[in-house]
Amino acid sequence: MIRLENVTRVYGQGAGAVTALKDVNLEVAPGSITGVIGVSGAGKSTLIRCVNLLERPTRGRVFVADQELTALNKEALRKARHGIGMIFQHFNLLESRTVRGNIGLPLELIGTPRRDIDQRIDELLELTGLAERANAYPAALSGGQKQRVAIARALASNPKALLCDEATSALDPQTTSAILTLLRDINQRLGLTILLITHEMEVVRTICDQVALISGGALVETAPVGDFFTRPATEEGRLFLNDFLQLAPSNALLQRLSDGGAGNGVPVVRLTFRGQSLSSELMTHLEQRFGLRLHILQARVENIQGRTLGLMIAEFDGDRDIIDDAMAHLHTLDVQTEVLGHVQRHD
Ligand SMILES: Nc1ncnc2c1ncn2[C@@H]1O[C@H](COP(=O)(O)OP(=O)(O)OP(=O)(O)O)[C@@H](O)[C@H]1O
Repeated sequence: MIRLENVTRVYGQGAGAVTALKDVNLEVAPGSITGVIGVSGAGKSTLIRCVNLLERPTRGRVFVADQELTALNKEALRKARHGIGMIFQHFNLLESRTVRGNIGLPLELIGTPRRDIDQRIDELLELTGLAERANAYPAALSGGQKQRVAIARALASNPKALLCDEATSALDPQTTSAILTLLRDINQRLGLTILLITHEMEVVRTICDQVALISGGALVETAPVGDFFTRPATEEGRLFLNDFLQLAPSNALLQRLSDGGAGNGVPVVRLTFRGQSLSSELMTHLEQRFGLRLHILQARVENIQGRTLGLMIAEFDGDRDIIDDAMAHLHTLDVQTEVLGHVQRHD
């Protein structure tokens, strides 16, 4: 439904030029929700604005619903944009218009007959749960209600795709959750394809089917959400995930790691495992089979879209051969291991 081919966007020229997007290839399947995630300045806004050509790529091609937008003239592009809705972090409503007036605006601009506009507004008020606020002005609405109006307005011309630019970043967690539920609902009911950008992994985890990680303008990893959260393919992906899951070593552990235990030290290992292999079973197994002494330092279990993800940091205390054998065995069980460093052996 949405396809970016080798999209590059450079701002400015000469020595001051900034390459905000580098050769980005991205495909969003019809009816799916894709989340583009990345740190501030990674290029997320530029990417999403390139989809409807609010930002024109310096190089590369953009397709939406099998139409190459980058090949269209001004008039054809204006028409094509009716098929692409967009919502923003700060809602961008007209303060001088009521909820009804805001929702109907895109249809007025394309000359839709008044009766059809009113009927469409009624449908959208119903869909977004705003019927009782129809005649209110934006100033009287909460943030969540304003975003609902923006969603209704974006859907007015029956778009096939919806672009969401940090749509929940200005909202509190409870309102965020309600707006994400609404987006998932319209995705399913209308078969709407959604591309969103966010710096919040929770948003991706809650509603996305696919995640695309952008770093320094390049798309470094694209994967189904369940795969990304349980097995990121890149170092950037792992760092992002560790930040989110907060299974970074605690400060106390970092101090012990920096004091080190080289020579006589015990490895500290971060384990990531999927499925039903719960931490206690895994530990018992390693202790019984290899005679390894394990000290669990940090652990948690997460449920990501119905899949279990276990994370643990543990000291592996035993002879080097035993540790190597245990690590090899863990890999056969599809448990990822990462040696974070060494600490002094317990006496
Ligand atoms: N109009 C512009 N002129 C010059 N440089 C720009 C412009 N817009 C963005 N940039 C630069 O391009 C890079 C990518 O910016 P972009 O806003 O796309 O990132 P982002 O991931 O959306 O960041 P944030 O989450 O902070 O909005 C940054 O280095 C930014 O400074």
